[in-house]
Amino acid sequence: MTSNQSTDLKVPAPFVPAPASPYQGEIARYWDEEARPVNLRLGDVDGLYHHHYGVGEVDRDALGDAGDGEYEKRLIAELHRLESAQTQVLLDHLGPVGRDDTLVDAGCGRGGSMVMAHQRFACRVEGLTLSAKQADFANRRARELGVADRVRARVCNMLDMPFESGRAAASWNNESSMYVDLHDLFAEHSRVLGTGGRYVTITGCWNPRHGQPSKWVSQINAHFECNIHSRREYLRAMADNRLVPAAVVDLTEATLPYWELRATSSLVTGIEEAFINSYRDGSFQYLLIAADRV
Ligand SMILES: C[S@@+](CC[C@H](N)C(=O)[O-])C[C@H]1O[C@@H](n2cnc3c(N)ncnc32)[C@H](O)[C@@H]1O
Ligand SMILES: CC(C)=CCC/C(C)=C/COP(=O)(O)OP(=O)(O)O
Ligand SMILES: [Mg+2]
Repeated sequence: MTSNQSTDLKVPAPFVPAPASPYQGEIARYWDEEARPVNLRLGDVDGLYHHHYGVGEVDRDALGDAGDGEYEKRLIAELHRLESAQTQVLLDHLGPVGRDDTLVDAGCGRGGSMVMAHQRFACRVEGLTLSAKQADFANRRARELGVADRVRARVCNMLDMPFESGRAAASWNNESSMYVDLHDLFAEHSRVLGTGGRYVTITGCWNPRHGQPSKWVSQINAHFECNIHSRREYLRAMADNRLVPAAVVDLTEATLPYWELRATSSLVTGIEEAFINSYRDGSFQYLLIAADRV
């Protein structure tokens, strides 16, 4: 036996299921290859890595008026604080969660929200992502933090979750619902949530009052290879799947300061203008929807 063969036997490759569709394969590749400094540098601030945007007022005092290097460092910390504040708003809407409960983060990215949920509720958190790189990253962070027995990410399609019916006390999509058909998504959340379970999403959606997706929304879709739904589609698909909205919060005004600050940073990616213009012209909205599984 050659040394290569013996290594192969000792370290079996982790099981990665085949993508359920060619599109899901493309999304898995997209997130496997993603390494934008705006996400890594912000995550490095405290070890919580997010792939979502921020809410709340900018703390101008925290930014100060120091010279270039110091100002940029503070700006990055401030953007990260606003992104973590976004997660806290989502967690605020999960309702009471006990330490024996299991929460599901559908489309968990690098796992920042999962760790925050565990830190807040001491509960078990199960995350699902299409990207093996993201799942490895999230599990490594969980190990480093000593919470790997309670926080776990898996490579899995959120339209076919590896949980028995009624297993989850609550579940969420944090900026991950624009990659799937909403009827399929909410049918699956409805299945894994028991009656009385809570579902929360924070998402960008196009405003039906605009008529059709604006050019800015089309630009965001092309940039991320996603398919932004309308607000009406969310509410219809929930109603069709036993998810009754308990709160609909328009976070558009609250996210604009994040975008305006980000547009001045050295970490711009080129998509800032599309978000700012579409939020300002009303064609796009940043929405939180919390729903009861009835
Ligand atoms: C923009 S990131 C959001 C990550 C995370 N929710 C956060 O807030 O940091 C989108 C995530 O959705 C995941 N995703 C997209 N389609 C998915 C699917 N069908 N099943 C599981 N995850 C999916 C991607 O793998 C990626 O992790
Ligand atoms: C609100 C909408 C429409 C979201 C689309 C999904 C998405 C790509 C979110 C942010 O990811 P990211 O943090 O990796 O993006 P960026 O690199 O721009 O920070
Ligand atoms: Mg980001």
